[in-house]
Amino acid sequence: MTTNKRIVLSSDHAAIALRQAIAAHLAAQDWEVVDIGPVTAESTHYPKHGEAAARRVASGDCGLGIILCGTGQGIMMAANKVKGIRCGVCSDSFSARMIRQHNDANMLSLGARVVGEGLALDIVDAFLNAEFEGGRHATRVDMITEIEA
Ligand SMILES: O=C(CO)[C@H](O)[C@H](O)COP(=O)(O)O
Repeated sequence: MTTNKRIVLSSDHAAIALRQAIAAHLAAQDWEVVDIGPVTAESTHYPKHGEAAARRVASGDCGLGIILCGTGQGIMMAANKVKGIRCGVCSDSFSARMIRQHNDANMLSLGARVVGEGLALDIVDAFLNAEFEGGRHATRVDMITEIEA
């Protein structure tokens, strides 16, 4: 479990409402939410929002991050270009738990045009309440990190 309870949120225009619902959900728990926007539904470009959130996590400013776009796919691709980021798109709670337990994911991506709010909040909770198991999984995560070197 991360000891850094600051979590960064970002999205593109397709996911403003869901991102804000997630922010409220996390604020009601013991997370310090760093919501870096955008705040309006004006059309924007997901790569810059994915990168901005990923840099907050990669720098250690935030322990974890949640990013969203229409499908969750494009913003995930952008975030994963930042060194040190392991981000997965999840549309189910099992996968959200497993990307923490097995892959030590430090970011979660969601598709606001894919999942409804209730499922999205359940996915978020599954992600945040899971812990990396280490062991054989650490060997494999280290192999991912070596690809970056
Ligand atoms: O899901 C996305 C990227 O993976 C974007 O949210 C989506 O492509 C935006 O589309 P549009 O500009 O038509 O709203």
